[in-house]
Amino acid sequence: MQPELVLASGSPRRRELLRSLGVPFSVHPSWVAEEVPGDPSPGELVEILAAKKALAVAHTRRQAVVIGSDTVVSLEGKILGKPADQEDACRILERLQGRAHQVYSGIALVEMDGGKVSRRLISHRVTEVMVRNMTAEEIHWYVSTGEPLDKAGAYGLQGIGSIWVDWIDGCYTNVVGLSLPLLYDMLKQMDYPMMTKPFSPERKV
Ligand SMILES: Cc1cn([C@H]2C[C@H](O)[C@@H](COP(=O)(O)OP(=O)(O)OP(=O)(O)O)O2)c(=O)[nH]c1=O
Repeated sequence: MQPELVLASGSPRRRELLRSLGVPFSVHPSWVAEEVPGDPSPGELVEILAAKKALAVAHTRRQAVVIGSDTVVSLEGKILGKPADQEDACRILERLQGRAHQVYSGIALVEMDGGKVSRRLISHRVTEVMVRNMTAEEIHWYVSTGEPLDKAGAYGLQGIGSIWVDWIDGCYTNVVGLSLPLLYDMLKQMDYPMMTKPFSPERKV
């Protein structure tokens, strides 16, 4: 029997993305501090945080494969996470508009066997995103919808934010927080082939 698949995330976007694959899984948010010492690159940062989240939940399991993930935006070398408040969201959008930025999402898989970490896989993908020019009125209205407040880069490509995304270069689901092609490859590498699982898109988690 294959071990339980656990999503170590409180993100409703990640839950929806994983649910769309139809594999059974449970959800256990990790609540780790999203802080990393030193000056990591965006790729290093999302991998470290994804691993931290996955490991925190993995240690509560005896037999499982745990998925951790983290997303940040990088604009001209500067890392932007989730906005602190509405003003911060406006500031971030003012900086993003009219230019391209990169979205980094890391994935960590931690396999637990008999209460011990038996395998670990960590990787990330980068997607380039072009945000169109926004007027001050548009930025304020968009922030007032609340959508930007819990999202890296203060926008949601899958939501109202799509109005201002001109183009993307790379994986769409990577921008929304969990690259499904990458996850698929990593699960395969961990001998967790999804095609042997019953397909159950209606399954409640
Ligand atoms: C750029 C972008 C980010 N996001 C979201 C994905 C993530 O939920 C969030 C980045 O924050 P994260 O810290 O990666 O994740 P989280 O705090 O929401 O959830 P958890 O740590 O429990 O897994 O931004 C979108 O939903 N759409 C987008 O277009």
